[in-house]
Amino acid sequence: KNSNPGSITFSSPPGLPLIGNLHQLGRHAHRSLCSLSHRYGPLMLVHFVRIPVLVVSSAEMAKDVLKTHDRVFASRPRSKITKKLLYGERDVALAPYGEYWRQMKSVCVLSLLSNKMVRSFRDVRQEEISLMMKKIRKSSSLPVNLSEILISLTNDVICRVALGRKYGGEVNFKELMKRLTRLLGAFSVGSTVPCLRDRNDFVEVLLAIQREKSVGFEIDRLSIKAIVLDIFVGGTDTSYALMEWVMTELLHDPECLIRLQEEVRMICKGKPCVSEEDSQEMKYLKAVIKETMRLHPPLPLMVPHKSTQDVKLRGYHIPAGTEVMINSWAIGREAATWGPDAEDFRPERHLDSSIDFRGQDFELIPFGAGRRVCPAISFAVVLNEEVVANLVHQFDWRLPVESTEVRTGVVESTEIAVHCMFPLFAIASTTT
Ligand code: HEM
Repeated sequence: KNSNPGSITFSSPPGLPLIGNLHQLGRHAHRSLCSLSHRYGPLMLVHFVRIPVLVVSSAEMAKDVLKTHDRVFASRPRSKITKKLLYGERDVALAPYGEYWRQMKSVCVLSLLSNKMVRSFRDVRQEEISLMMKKIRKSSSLPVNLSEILISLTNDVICRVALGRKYGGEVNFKELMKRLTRLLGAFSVGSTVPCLRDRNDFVEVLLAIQREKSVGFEIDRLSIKAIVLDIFVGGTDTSYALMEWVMTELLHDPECLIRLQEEVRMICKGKPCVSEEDSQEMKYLKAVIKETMRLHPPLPLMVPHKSTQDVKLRGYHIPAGTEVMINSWAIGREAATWGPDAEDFRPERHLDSSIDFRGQDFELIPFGAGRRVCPAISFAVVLNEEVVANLVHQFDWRLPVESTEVRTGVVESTEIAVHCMFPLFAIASTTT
């Protein structure tokens, strides 16, 4: 029953008592919600158990939520689990909208993930990429587990950038947090220990902000831990998933792979490695990465938003406290925007298009948009570009025979950050 006269009643898929629409989700929630939206519209209300969730599935509606009413929808749903895991929501990604979140986000944007910081990690990226190349070279034309190699590269880069050193692929989060606690403890002697004083990683920057009170508010150690945890949780899986999808699509599309190799090799003109400056010139590389993010956004349903006051959206009454899921996967495949070949991998479509993924164009929002947009777009994109460019520059790639027959690699996993269901094995041969 519509309790708000003058407003339209939502069309909702019929649910079951108690569980609501949960049973309609299937293994890939973004796909099921996309199919439901074809029937019930791009602004659809579903119920998960008893929680009403507004599902947004078109670029137009996403613009209404993330731009026109950005402030109203800028909070996050709360849960006991995240409260416990994130030191009482003292991180950035899941903190409710308000002064604390605003301050922490500005630390991320201005101090940790600024373009200057991204540039300062150039040596870390280059060293880790060249280690990865050595590993691949050792495979001497046998299939390599590229997924494993990309996971360990991403872990090592994020560890070095966040904590100042790497701890090897096998360390789990609990162990990392223990080490972070020890690292924070070590700071009291940091001013007398040169190796700590010279560090330029996130923990060091956060400790300097704490010490110098340079941002006009106090950051305590729990906040530092919560932010670093965000960076590991939000940064590792997403970045590696994107690299894995890029290589999966390229390996299944040899023509694109060759076109990319031609571009990379022409711009590098015989140099052994691709640098950040080189990759800036690579238009086709950028189109390949954009196309991969369109078809495989690593967080297809982004991070849930929540409204903080009543609002009217296209005639619908949305009460304060409504949870919102934005299906960027569905938006990236809308035929109205992308045409009848929206499901196909075709990087060329971006060469003459101004649509970008930085949050201004709602047709492509793998990083979100508005106040809650991902603060690490440059960080993630620079790393991805350099890794992919080096992989195709230094090696020729092909799939082992058995995986060319069945497109096993193009099946999605069921985790929150969606990567390939099966590890990507590929054969690398050196070009020289
Ligand atoms: C390809 C890689 C990445 C993708 C696709 C991605 C995507 C996203 C998305 C969709 C959101 C939610 C936006 C919203 O709610 O509207 C987000 C938020 C966030 N991301 Fe990323 N991300 C990536 C890499 C990273 C990295 C490397 C870091 C850290 C170093 C990071 C840190 C964060 C943080 C802290 C937030 C929370 C922002 C807030 O709530 O205000 N992300 N990201």
